[in-house]
Amino acid sequence: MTAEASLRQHDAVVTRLRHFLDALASAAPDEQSGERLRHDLARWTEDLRRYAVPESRRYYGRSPTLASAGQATTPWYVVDEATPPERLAGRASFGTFFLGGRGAAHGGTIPLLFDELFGWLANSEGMPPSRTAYLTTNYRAVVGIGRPLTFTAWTDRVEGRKRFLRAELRDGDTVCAEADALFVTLRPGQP
Ligand SMILES: CCCCCCCCCCCCCCCC(=O)SCCNC(=O)CCNC(=O)[C@H](O)C(C)(C)COP(=O)(O)OP(=O)(O)OC[C@H]1O[C@@H](n2cnc3c(N)ncnc32)[C@H](O)[C@@H]1OP(=O)(O)O
Repeated sequence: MTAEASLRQHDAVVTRLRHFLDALASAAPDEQSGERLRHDLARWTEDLRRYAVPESRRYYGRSPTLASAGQATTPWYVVDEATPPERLAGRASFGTFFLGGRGAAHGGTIPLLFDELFGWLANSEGMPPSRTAYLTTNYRAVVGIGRPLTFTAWTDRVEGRKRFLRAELRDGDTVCAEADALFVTLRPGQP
C-alpha cells in the first residue's frame, strides 16, 4: 500500500472511530449488545497490536494534512489557513463524546484543542521542538456540542527560547474561549 493510501485509510478509520465514540457516549445498550460490542472491541484490539509501529511511523496525531491531525480523541478540527509560525485559522466542532453537561463541551477538552493548535504552531516544520510550559484558558461562553465553530491561533511574541501564543474559539460572533500559552524550545537532550 502507498503512503498516500495508508494515510487515506487511517483518515477513514479515525472518522469511523469518532462516530463510534459519539454513539457510545450517547448510548445505553442492552446486555446482549454490550457483550457483542465488548467481544468485537477485544478482537480488534488484538488484531491491531500485531501492527504496532514506532512513534515516528504512526499516523495518529502526527498527520497535519488530516482533520484533527488524524486523531479521534481530540475535538474535530481542520486548519483552513496556515502561515506557521505566525498564524493558524480553521473550523472545529465538539461531538457528543466531549460533552460535559447540559449540552456544553467538557471544560478540559477546550484547552486540549488549544494545546493541539499551539503545538502545531510552535512545532512547524524546520522549528526546533518545543513544549507547553503553561496554558491558560478563559471560558467566556459555553461551547455547544455539535456547533460549527471557528478558531484562530497566533504567535504573540518570541523571547529567546520562549514562544508566547494566543488563540480564540468562536461560535459565530461569540467568543467562547480564549487562551494564552508559553511554549519553551527544548535544549538538546531534553525529552
Ligand atoms: C517535543 C515536541 C514534539 C513534536 C512532535 C510533532 C508533533 C507536533 C504536534 C504536537 C501537537 C501537540 C503538542 C502539544 C505540546 C505539549 O502538550 S507538550 C506536553 C506538556 N508539556 C510538558 O510536558 C512540559 C513539561 N515541562 C518541561 O519539560 C520543562 O519545564 C520545559 C517547559 C521544557 C521548560 O524547562 P527548561 O527547558 O528547563 O526551562 P528553563 O530553562 O527553566 O526556562 C526557560 C525559560 O522559560 C521560563 N519558564 C519555564 N517554565 C515556565 C512556566 N511554567 N511559566 C513561566 N515561565 C516559564 C523560565 O522562567 C525561563 O525564562 P527566562 O529566565 O529565560 O526568561
